[in-house]
Amino acid sequence: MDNLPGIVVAGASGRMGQMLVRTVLSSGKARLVGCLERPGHGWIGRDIGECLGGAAVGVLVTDDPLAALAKAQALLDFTAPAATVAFSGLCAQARAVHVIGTTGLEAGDIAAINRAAHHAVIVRAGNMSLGVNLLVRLTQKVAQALDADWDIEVVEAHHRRKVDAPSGTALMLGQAAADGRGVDLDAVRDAGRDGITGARRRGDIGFASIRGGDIVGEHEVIFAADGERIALRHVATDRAIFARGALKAALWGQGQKPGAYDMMDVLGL
Ligand SMILES: NC(=O)C1=CN([C@@H]2O[C@H](COP(=O)(O)OP(=O)(O)OC[C@H]3O[C@@H](n4cnc5c(N)ncnc54)[C@H](O)[C@@H]3O)[C@@H](O)[C@H]2O)C=CC1
Ligand SMILES: O=C(O)C1=N[C@H](C(=O)O)C[C@H](O)C1
Repeated sequence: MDNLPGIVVAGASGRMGQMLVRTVLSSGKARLVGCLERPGHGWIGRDIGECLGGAAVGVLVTDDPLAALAKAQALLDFTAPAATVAFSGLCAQARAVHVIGTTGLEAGDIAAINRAAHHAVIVRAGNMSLGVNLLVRLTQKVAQALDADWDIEVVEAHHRRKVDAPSGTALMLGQAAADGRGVDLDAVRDAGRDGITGARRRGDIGFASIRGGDIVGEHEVIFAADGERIALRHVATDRAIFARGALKAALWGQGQKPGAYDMMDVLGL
């Protein structure tokens, strides 16, 4: 047991954080050695097992990332952009694999993370599930086969507490469609239609976001032409799929060379 990789979970009280803690504890493939929360959080100093309503597991929640990472081989990080950028530098210092699920990252954040990847293995993906990563590949293939007579729209739905839009997954799907078509996504991206928008521009890739209730995550890529329509769809019903993917990435990252990787690398897709 002692030679299993030691894992720290950041944002341990969050929707994903709690799922990650449970996944690591029950995996038999890794040890939970640390849990991080933001300074001032009510769980700091408490045992994570008790915070989750069970027995103590001997891991106290802390707001000191460097101390937690000192005894870890990987950090699972589904938090917020500013925290994730800071953690990437600390993982580089600690030589820990940094698995990033956080979405809503801006270009500057990604540049900072990629700099940290010169010194650490960083696996980053807007969606860590096998199903979505397969859908990304299918989207690229379908987009490659069809010309711009086929309008591409990406529709996503999430719970009412999600703070970023379009979702990280929707952007992965849009990027795959743009790659398949051989175009620059930034030049054809059309998100947030409202009011007199004018007719749809040929070749645009559209995005639409639904927010409500406790929806875990639903994504559809629609290819719409005159007289016919293709729809590729993924529905997540359990956050465990993301947590399993994140743990797989942390284990895969052990022994890899420093660099920026994604779930396609981990899953071999
Ligand atoms: N890539 C993927 O497969 C998935 C990505 N996500 C993304 O993960 C992120 C988190 O999602 P949720 O768990 O739903 O959000 P959440 O709001 O429930 O959890 C975020 C947690 O991070 C903590 N946090 C913020 N700053 C921190 C800091 N400096 N140090 C330590 N902890 C800090 C918060 O206190 C909170 O507990 C979002 O960006 C979401 O889009 C969510 C599900 C799957
Ligand atoms: O915030 C979420 O919940 C999710 N976020 C990711 C995204 O932005 O695509 C992945 C998943 O859909 C759940």
